[in-house]
Amino acid sequence: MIKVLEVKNITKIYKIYKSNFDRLKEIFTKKIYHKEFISNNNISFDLYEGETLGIIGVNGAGKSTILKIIAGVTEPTSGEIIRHGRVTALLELGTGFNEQLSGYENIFLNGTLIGMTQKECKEKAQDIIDFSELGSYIDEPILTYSSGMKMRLAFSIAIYSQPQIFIVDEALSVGDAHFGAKCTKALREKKKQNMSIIYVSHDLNSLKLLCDRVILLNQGSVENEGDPEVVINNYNFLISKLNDADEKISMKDDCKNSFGTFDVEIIKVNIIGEDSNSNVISSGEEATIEIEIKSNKDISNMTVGIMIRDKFAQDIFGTNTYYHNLNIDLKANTYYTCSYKMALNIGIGKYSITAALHSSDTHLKDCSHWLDNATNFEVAGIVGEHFVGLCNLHPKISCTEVVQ
Ligand SMILES: Nc1ncnc2c1ncn2[C@@H]1O[C@H](COP(=O)(O)OP(=O)(O)OP(=O)(O)O)[C@@H](O)[C@H]1O
Repeated sequence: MIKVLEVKNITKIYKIYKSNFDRLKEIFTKKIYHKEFISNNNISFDLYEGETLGIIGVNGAGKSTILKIIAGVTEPTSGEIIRHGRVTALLELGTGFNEQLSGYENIFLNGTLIGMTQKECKEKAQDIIDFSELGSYIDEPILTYSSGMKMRLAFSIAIYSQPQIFIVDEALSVGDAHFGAKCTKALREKKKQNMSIIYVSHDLNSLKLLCDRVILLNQGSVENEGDPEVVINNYNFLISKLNDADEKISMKDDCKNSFGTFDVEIIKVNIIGEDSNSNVISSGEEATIEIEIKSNKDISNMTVGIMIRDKFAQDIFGTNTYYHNLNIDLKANTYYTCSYKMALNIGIGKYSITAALHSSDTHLKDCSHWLDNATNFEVAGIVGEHFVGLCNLHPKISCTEVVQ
C-alpha cells in the first residue's frame, strides 16, 4: 500500500484570551494573560492511495482543526504533516471565493488557490460549470449565491482539480439530495481512480457507505480507529455516556456491540417467517421479530426498539414502542417478550437486527441495553409482483389516455 499522507504527532494548542486588551498586555509586559486549550493532542495516522478515511467525533472534538492542519490552512503547535501529492480541501464554505466576482471568475481564482494552473482552469471550466449545474448563474457575482450554490461551485472546482488527497468537511450536507448523491457518485468514481479521501461528517450512514476506515476523535485525541461499523458503534456508546449524568452506562464484558446500564437486559432476539418457519424469509411474507428481555428492577415507560440493517450496515428500517405510543411497565426480576409482527416488504439480501431498550425515543439517552447485530436473517424470493431496490412500496399503477 502506498502512503499519500503521514500525520505525525500533531498537537494544536490555542491560546484563549479574555479580551484583545489581554493579548496586547501579554505582548508588551511579557506576562502570561492567556489560558491554553488543547484542540488536537498528539494525533498520528497515515492515509493510503485510494483509501477513504472518515473522521467522527462530537462537536468540538477537534475534527475541523486536524483537517485545517492537513490542508495547510492552520499551523500545528507541534508535529509534522508529510503530503505525497496535491491536497484539495473543501472546508468552510466560501473560503477561497471573492464574493464580488462572478462564479466564472472564481473558477480561476479558487482553482489557482488550490494549485491548478491558469491553463488547467481554462480547460476544465466548462466541465466545472456543467457539473455544478449553475447554468446562467455562473456569470452572477458569488454574493448572490445561496450556500447550496456556493457548495456546488466549490465541490465542482475541487473535484476537477485532480487532487491526490481530497478533504471534505461536512460540505455534502449543505446541498440538496440530488446534488449530494451526485457528489457521492463522483467521489466513488475518483476513489476507483486511486484518489484518497478524508471525510468528516455527522451523517453516520454516509460514513458507513463511503469509508474504508474511520477515526473517532474525543477531546482532541484518537479514541478509536478501524472498521467503520465498529468505530461508529463506539461513537454511539460515547454519546450515550455523555448523556448519562449518573455514569451508570458500561460496555458488556468490553464487548463493543453491547452497552447500557443493564437495568433491563436483552436476552435474545429472534426472527421467524410465518410461512418459511425459519430466518430465510420471502420479501412480502409476514414475519415476527421477538425480543426477549429481563427486567432487573421495576421500570415504567420502557421503550423497546429495533433497527434492520443491510449488509453494508445501512439503516433500512427502525422503529420502537415509543413511536407507536405503547406504554411498557416492567416488574423487577421478570422476563418479557416484545413482538414486532410485519410484512417484510424489503429487497432480497442479507440483513441484521439491532435491538435497544431505553427511555423516550432514542438509545442515545438513558440506555438500558443496546445490542448491535443481535441476530441475522435473509430475504430470498418475493411474494407477489417482482420489484428491485431496497423496499416494496406497493404502488397502485394506472395508465389513462389523455384527451387532447
Ligand atoms: N481559533 C480558535 N481559537 C480558540 N479555540 C479554537 C479555535 N478553533 C477551534 N477552537 C476550539 O478547538 C476545539 C476543536 O474545534 P474543532 O472545530 O476542530 O471541532 P470539531 O470536532 O470540528 O467540531 P464541530 O463538529 O462542531 O465542527 C473546540 O473546542 C474549539 O472551540
